[in-house]
Amino acid sequence: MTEPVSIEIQNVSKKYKTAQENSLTDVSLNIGTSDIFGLLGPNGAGKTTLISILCGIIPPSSGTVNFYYQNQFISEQERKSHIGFVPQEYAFYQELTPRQNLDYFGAMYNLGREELEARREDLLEILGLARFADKKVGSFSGGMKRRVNLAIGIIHKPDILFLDEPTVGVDVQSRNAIIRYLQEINKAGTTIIYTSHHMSEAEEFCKHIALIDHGRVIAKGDLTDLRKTHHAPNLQSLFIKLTGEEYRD
Ligand SMILES: Nc1ncnc2c1ncn2[C@@H]1O[C@H](COP(=O)(O)OP(=O)(O)OP(=O)(O)O)[C@@H](O)[C@H]1O
Repeated sequence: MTEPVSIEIQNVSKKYKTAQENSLTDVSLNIGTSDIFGLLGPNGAGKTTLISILCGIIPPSSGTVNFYYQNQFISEQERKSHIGFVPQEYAFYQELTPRQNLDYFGAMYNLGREELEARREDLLEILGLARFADKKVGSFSGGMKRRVNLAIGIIHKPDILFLDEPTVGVDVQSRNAIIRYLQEINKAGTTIIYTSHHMSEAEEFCKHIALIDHGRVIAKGDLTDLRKTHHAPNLQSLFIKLTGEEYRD
């Protein structure tokens, strides 16, 4: 291996107990340190299943996932402190305020009082939530809720951040704020793995991608190289070329 790898996914397959078929089949990927890696694919392709396995929420049926930090293998028990996860669903308490939510989730990561307060106030400011910090999240717009979801996922400054459609249903302003902030923390070293159905956003944001269809990786690598190889002017065109035009629902 020529470059330090932060996540090594080898021959991962997943069949849910109640399912007839595999949701993932023989997925192998290397995600490098400080990458922004896009897991892209049509509805039901297996993106959330893969992210859930990588975060340790569900086990694979077969195959292995190894994490390395500064070239050192990290055990499954140690992973939790390195990983941040921003799920598709809102993962906060609607009846609490952003401050209360961040205090609650920060405490779960065992952040000390002072560290937590400083981090909480930074995130509220950076993500444009300071003015609403003591209002119940349940009354917020979609964009504000997405930004609260993001703040909770990164309260403990993870080295590796998983985001499952972090900008779904938000306006241009919130989308810009979220993507800009993710780019900043990536520059500072955070490895980012994200899914999205927003092709122009993914094209601007990702360095590498894996295209998943019917649970299998059908293309992976540097986005510019993949476009050249498949004679695709943009990511949307590459996506349609490789996954076809028929509906998936
Ligand atoms: N808990 C579960 N039990 C059984 N089957 C499941 C479960 N979760 C997902 N699946 C199935 O696994 C396949 C992959 O689903 P998954 O949610 O990973 O896809 P996805 O690419 O994230 O889709 P979307 O873009 O719609 O979010 C689908 O066929 C789905 O129906």
